[in-house]
Amino acid sequence: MTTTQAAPRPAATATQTEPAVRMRGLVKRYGGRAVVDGLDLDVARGEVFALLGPNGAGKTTTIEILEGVRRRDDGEVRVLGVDAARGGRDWRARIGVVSQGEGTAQELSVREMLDHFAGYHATPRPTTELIGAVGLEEKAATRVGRLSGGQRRRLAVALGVQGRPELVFLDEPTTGMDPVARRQFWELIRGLRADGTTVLLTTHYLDEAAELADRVGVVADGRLVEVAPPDELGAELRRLATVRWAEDGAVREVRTESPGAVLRDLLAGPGDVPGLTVTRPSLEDVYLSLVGTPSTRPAAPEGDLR
Ligand SMILES: Nc1ncnc2c1ncn2[C@@H]1O[C@H](COP(=O)(O)OP(=O)(O)OP(=O)(O)O)[C@@H](O)[C@H]1O
Repeated sequence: MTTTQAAPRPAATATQTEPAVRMRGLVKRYGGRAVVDGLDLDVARGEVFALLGPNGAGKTTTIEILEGVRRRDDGEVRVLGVDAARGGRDWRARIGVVSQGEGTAQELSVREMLDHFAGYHATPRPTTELIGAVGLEEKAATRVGRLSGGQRRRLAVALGVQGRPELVFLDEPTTGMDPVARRQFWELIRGLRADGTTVLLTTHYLDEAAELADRVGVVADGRLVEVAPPDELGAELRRLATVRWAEDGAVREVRTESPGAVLRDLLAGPGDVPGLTVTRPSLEDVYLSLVGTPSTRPAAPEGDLR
């Protein structure tokens, strides 16, 4: 008779209980100028975290330091419990990277490329599954050198998650992707999240951050100006609603914390209130305000009462 006994669970080690990413006082300087200027951040295991920020804010530099491919000048950085500047082969095998750069090996087909790199991983995702997950079925036999920019990004994403990493860094993963490919990518990220993979990505698409991220961090001039779940970002700014309506041929506007009361007063009058709208700052308005660019765009209408 055979008896099956559940293997004892290994006791949680320090590295399992630590956040996936931990930065304290991270600094990187070029020519004496700090392009990463004292970042403090924890990314929890299993979290999807998005770094947002204008060009040159320091996002790529930060990610490259976390990946262990760029040296920091100051501060502490632990990734999966290991100092990112000292991570060895085993550590690297636990991390997936999708960088902004393009791959080489232009003469291989998509399938050959994925099959080739599968050999570097202990338990790679099957090539056919990966090709499907990034929507490259019709290009499986096409040489990498002949792919469009967006198709190359899809392949880069497939390569980045091929080794079933515990943590994946994606630097602007959907830049150049068409809207269908972006949504396919979002599904892929949701699948990774469901499997417990930690994801740290950078993006310039606010809708992408809102769709995918548990929390977003806004970086400007090498500093984190706010970290919050996407719908709580800029809570102070979002408290105020703008009520607008037309009166005597002009647009009237009131900014208020209690738009309901303003509406009640307006609607209590004798006639219609033409052009009545209530708006709150969109995520884009909040972002622009956080990174120091005044928003010139009107907020998206919320509860258009016309
Ligand atoms: N090797 C380098 N030498 C000198 N300066 C550099 C180097 N790499 C990056 N920088 C500078 O560091 C700053 C931050 O660059 P980084 O690439 O991290 O920004 P980013 O937030 O990723 O921008 P983007 O959104 O455009 O990708 C920029 O001003 C950039 O010019």
